[in-house]
Amino acid sequence: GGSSGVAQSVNSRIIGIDPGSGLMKAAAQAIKDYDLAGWTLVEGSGTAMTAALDKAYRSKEPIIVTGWTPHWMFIKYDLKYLDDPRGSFGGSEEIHTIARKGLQADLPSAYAFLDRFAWQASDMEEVMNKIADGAQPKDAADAWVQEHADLVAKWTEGIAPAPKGQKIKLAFVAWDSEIASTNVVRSVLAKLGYSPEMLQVEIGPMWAGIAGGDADAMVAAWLPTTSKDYYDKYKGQVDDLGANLSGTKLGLVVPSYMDVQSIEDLK
Ligand SMILES: C[SH](C)CC(=O)O
Repeated sequence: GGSSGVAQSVNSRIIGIDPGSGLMKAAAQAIKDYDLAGWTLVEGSGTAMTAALDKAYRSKEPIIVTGWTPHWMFIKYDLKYLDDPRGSFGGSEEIHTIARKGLQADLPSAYAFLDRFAWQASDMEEVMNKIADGAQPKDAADAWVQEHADLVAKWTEGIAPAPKGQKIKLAFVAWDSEIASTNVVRSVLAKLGYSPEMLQVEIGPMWAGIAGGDADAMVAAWLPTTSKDYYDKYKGQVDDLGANLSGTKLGLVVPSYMDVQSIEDLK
């Protein structure tokens, strides 16, 4: 049937991202839930996934990737999520801000801002699109902060400036969404007078780094489901400051030119 055609057209491969991510765990679960025998979930990174997508899209080749919202790829390409009737990818979630224990006492101004930091998916997409259009992440974030002075003022009004040159370490995983959000947080912390450092790590070391106090904060906790394993492991050792964004989505994503609608069709 048509589904075997789809499987053959992509060599029964799904192009994934970094292996520890919750998205990859959900994709592996989908392969089980939909009995996708003989399918391979290709491990890599967010960057490798978008490079493979770009290559296939330019030549209108079939491809299936693990995808998420917010993401610039939905602006750049005409894509669609495959329906997930068995719910392997869960529902819409939030991205939480997680700080190390003691941050409020040590860096009260940074903590106060981090506790207030919250924005819309459309805001994050604006930054992601600037980066996708070639801007350096730091410059894209600085420009967005300049363009959204009113929102930034809400995040920072009444907060005392940082002690001169006070360092603060932000951990993040190089997902396009978190490259955008972490750079915006860095930009605002710099406006408050901090000397922010960004530590790019894999998801495990990101959580361990906050729990161990090696990093001060991160804005990359997709909850309640996607980062559940890490949250459950470290929740007693970190400070969950709540959601900074809501309305996410995870799933399998294909170019609209592919004649497939549901994960059910892949068998
Ligand atoms: C790449 S984002 C969906 C977060 C994650 O998968 O853990």
